[in-house]
Amino acid sequence: MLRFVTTNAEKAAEAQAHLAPMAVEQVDYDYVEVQAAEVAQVAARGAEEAYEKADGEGPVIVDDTGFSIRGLDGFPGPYAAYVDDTLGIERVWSLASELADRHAAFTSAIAYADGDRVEVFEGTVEGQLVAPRGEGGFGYDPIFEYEGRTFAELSMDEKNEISHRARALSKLADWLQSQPIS
Ligand SMILES: O=P(O)(O)OP(=O)(O)OP(=O)(O)OC[C@H]1O[C@@H](n2cnc3c(O)ncnc32)[C@H](O)[C@@H]1O
Repeated sequence: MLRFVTTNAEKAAEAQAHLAPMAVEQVDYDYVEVQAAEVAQVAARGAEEAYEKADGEGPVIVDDTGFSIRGLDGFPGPYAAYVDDTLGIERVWSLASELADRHAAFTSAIAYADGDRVEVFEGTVEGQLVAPRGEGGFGYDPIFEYEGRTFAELSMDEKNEISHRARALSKLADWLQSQPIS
């Protein structure tokens, strides 16, 4: 069983679907997100704090996700949550709609901590910004188009075949399998 420390139930649901039959339990705790240029650094520090908070109950993972718009020099990057909360994705789209280059990318950094070590696994997916479409997903999904459909137009299983988070989770799963059983 893996404890996923996140305030975001959708992230935990995606991880549960992707890692099944391994059980994933959401621990709803808001660790401090340090200011850093890379999501990997944010996730690594967050996992250390989350592990301590969980008080030795076993390994934890955290996921920090960034969203980078190439025509805006990578904005909002690791500040994606702040920009979503303040501007909102409709206004992010308004900014992006003025751009010639609408390339965008999600990057998830998943950090694992077990008290002895912290390991970070990253996944990225590239696409295009579009006007919001679709009812599924969360966050930036309605304005992120991949091969003709926005992430909000995909089922969770379809998103889990290609997403940044799924790519990071696959690396985590491979690494967990390679570990000696303690
Ligand atoms: O930090 P925790 O508690 O895990 O939850 P959060 O939702 O604040 O997580 P992040 O800081 O990693 O999220 C950054 C922003 O990116 C959004 N986001 C994260 N993963 C996403 C995904 O798969 N699709 C679309 N938007 C996503 C999310 O809604 C936030 O606005």
